[in-house]
Amino acid sequence: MTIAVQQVSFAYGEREALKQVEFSCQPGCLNALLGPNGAGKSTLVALLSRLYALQQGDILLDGLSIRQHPRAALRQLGVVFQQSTLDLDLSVRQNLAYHAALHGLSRREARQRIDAELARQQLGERQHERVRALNGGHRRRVEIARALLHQPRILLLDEASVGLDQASRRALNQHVRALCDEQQLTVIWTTHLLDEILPSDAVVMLNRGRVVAQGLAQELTNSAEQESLSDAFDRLSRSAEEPSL
Ligand SMILES: Nc1ncnc2c1ncn2[C@@H]1O[C@H](COP(=O)(O)OP(=O)(O)OP(=O)(O)O)[C@@H](O)[C@H]1O
Repeated sequence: MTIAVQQVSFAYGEREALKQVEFSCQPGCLNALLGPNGAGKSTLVALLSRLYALQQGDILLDGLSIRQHPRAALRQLGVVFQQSTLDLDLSVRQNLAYHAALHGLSRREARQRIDAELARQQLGERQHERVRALNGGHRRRVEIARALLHQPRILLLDEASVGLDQASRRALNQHVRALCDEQQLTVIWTTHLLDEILPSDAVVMLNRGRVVAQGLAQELTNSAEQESLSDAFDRLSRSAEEPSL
C-alpha cells in the first residue's frame, strides 16, 4: 500500500514541529524515517494514526485522503507507539483479546486471529504468561501482534527498539523485515539509530521538522559523497540549515 505525505505542517501552539513535509513510501517494504530527537518523527506518526488532526497538508493511503476518509484510513493502519500501552498484569492473550473486542471482532474471529498472530510472532508458548514476565523484545512482539490483529496493510513503529539490548534490537528489526516479505506489509520504522537501516532501505531523513533527504540509503550515502549513512545524515542536515544565497 502506498503512503504519500503531502505538504504537512504541524505546530504545537507557537512551536513548529513539522514544516511542509513531503515524501512517499515504498509499498511492501520497510521505510525508515530517520531523525535525531526532536526531528518530528513522533508527531508524524501521531498524524498518520489520527491521534492528532492534520492542520495543514494531507496524507494519502493508496490515493485516499485520510482527511476525507479517516475511518477507511484507520482500518489500514496498525501502530506501535513509542511508549508501550500493554497491561502488564494481563496475560499476552488477554491483552490481545481486549484489543480485538475494542475493534468489534466476534469472539470466534478474535480467537482465530489471535491464534494466527501468536504463531506468527512466535509467542504461542508464552500466551498465558503475564506481560510483566516477558523481556522487552517479546513485549514489543506482543504489541506488533496486537497492531496486526485487524489485518492492516500498513504498520507504523515509532522507535520500537528503544530500550532493547543490541541482540533484541537486531532480532526485532529482522522480524519486522520478515513480516514485510511474508505479508507485503508497508512498514514505517522510525529511528534515530542508523545501524537499523540497510543500504537497500528507502529512507526519509527528517531534521528539525523538515525533510532533508529521501531515497535509498545507499544512494543518499553516495550522493552526499560520504562513507556512511551517518556521515551523509550529518552532511545533509548541515547543508539544509545553510542559508541559500
Ligand atoms: N506535546 C507537545 N507539546 C509541545 N511541543 C511538543 C510536543 N510534542 C513534541 N513537541 C515538540 O515538537 C518537536 C518534534 O517532536 P517529536 O516528538 O515529534 O520528535 P521526534 O523526532 O519523535 O523525537 P523523539 O525521538 O525525541 O520523540 C520537538 O521540538 C518537540 O519538543
